[in-house]
Amino acid sequence: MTQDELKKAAGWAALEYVESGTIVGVGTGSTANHFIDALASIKGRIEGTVASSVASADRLKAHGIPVLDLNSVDELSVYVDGADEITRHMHMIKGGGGALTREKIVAAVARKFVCVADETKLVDVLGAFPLPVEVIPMARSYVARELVKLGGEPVLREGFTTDNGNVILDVHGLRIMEPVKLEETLNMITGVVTNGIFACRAADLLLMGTKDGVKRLD
Ligand SMILES: O=C(CO)[C@H](O)[C@H](O)COP(=O)(O)O
Repeated sequence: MTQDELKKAAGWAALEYVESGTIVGVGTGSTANHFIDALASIKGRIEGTVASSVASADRLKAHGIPVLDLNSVDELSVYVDGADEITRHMHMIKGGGGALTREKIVAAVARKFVCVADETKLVDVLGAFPLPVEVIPMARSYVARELVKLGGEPVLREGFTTDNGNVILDVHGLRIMEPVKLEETLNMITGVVTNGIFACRAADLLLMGTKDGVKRLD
């Protein structure tokens, strides 16, 4: 099976966690796109969705699935999204697609976070994947210097602007032994909007596409 087939299997498996008559939080990326395609097959059973990016909102709308403003929603039954890396503790690095801030916001409102990923995303220690940090543009150089002090090697994601109008610094060279602590530390740097460590609000379960079928870890 190809990596995309494993992503597709995980994305479709998440349908099991969609409760009828509720509003569903939807992530961003190629695995989340498979979930969106799966959601289209039961769109009459849900009240609507909240999207974590313009790209996902566009895909949902193209399927005729209602997309709601998060401010008009009290609670999401579930949030389904991919990850760039995930550990057995359900800590993740996200933001490879640059949607980390909205992903973190939508995830915060959801009762359950279902991560969908292929088996290559499961790691023992986070950090081989460069950690995305969303930064207010005028703070870019200052934040980069602070990240160097913490042992990282920040690289500006060239030619990319987030849906919020900000830039991304991808931080190489980190070996993240204490994800909760580093997530909090990075968010304290003035000018950082948020960072791609999802540990304070980890996933509740992982649906992992493997060559032997979709495995559930929680
Ligand atoms: O965090 C994300 C986007 O900001 C994605 O979930 C992450 O990059 C994984 O993407 P894919 O499913 O395409 O491998």
